[in-house]
Amino acid sequence: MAKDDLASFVAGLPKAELHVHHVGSASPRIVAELAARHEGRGPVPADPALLAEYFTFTDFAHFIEVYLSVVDLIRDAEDVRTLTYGVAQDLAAQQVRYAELTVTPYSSVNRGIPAEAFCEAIEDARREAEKELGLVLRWVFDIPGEAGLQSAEQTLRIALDQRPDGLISFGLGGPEIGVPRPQFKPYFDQARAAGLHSVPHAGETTGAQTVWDAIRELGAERIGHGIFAAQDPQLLAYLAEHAIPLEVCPTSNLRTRAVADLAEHPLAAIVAAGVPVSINSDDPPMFGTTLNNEYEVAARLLDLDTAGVAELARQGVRHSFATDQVKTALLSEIDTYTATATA
Ligand SMILES: O=c1[nH]cnc2c1ncn2[C@@H]1O[C@H](CO)[C@@H](O)[C@H]1O
Repeated sequence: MAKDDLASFVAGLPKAELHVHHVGSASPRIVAELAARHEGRGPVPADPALLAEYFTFTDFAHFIEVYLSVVDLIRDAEDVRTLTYGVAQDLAAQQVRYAELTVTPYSSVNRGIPAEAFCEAIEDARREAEKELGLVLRWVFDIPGEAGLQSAEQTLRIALDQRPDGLISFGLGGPEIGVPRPQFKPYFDQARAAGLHSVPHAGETTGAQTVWDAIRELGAERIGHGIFAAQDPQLLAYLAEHAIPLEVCPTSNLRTRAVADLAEHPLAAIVAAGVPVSINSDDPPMFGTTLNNEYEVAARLLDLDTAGVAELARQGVRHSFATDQVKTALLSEIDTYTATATA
């Protein structure tokens, strides 16, 4: 399919996004606004051109360091609300109707924003996004793995004590190297017992073992990234048999150097093994991408026509934790759009 035709088809296609980070989605406009608000707060440049250069990473550890420097710009509840509603606007502009946004409350509470004020701010933006933008936002609260077990404890506390209406899942982000998944089992057990879905990152920068651990120790219902499952045919077969979706973010893996080149990305092998996938943007402005671009990248990697691209969008809906009502409505919208766009 011609590049322009693909781009315009994707741009209008209703979508669900399941793996996208709150701070990681701060656009250059929002970062500039926060950097200006908190003049002199760290190394993040306010100038968009300089910011593009600043968002160039030598490896995954460097990416986390840059990520945390943007977290430092979020100093109060108003910053949280500005960020969250700005992210909602960027999602809605790409015809995203439903998104599960990964939020790391520990990192902001640990910088002095009270948990209650943090949750009120994201909930305020969530309600306004649904009313004004027709976007259904839900929260994943994730543990920043690099901050260890005390951050797991605090993330669980905030999740259970505050329990914002939009909260549906519990995750684990940050580096995998030196941060084994099994240690977080007690926290995932409690989160799941409280009715939260388990969606840890694994197999993003380390091998198949972290994916096995996420499944067996953390009860993962979906895996963040999980691309190194491709190294273990038995694991691929297990994921396919038990229908455990991988939340794949192709450009993220390239920009963090998890893969050296998109041509080497294991997405096609994962799909060929029958493993369910969703296509996601992860930290779009930091990786110089958008969700729409990720659909175009996936279409090229999987050699898809419009019907195939529409099916990617349907998979994102099916693998979400949205209500049946939201799923039915969104699947019907995708069908209607696809029928008219390809007529
Ligand atoms: O691609 C990613 N992999 C792992 N963590 C990520 C990624 N993108 C953003 N984060 C965020 O980095 C934070 C570090 O404190 C984690 O909490 C996670 O939300």
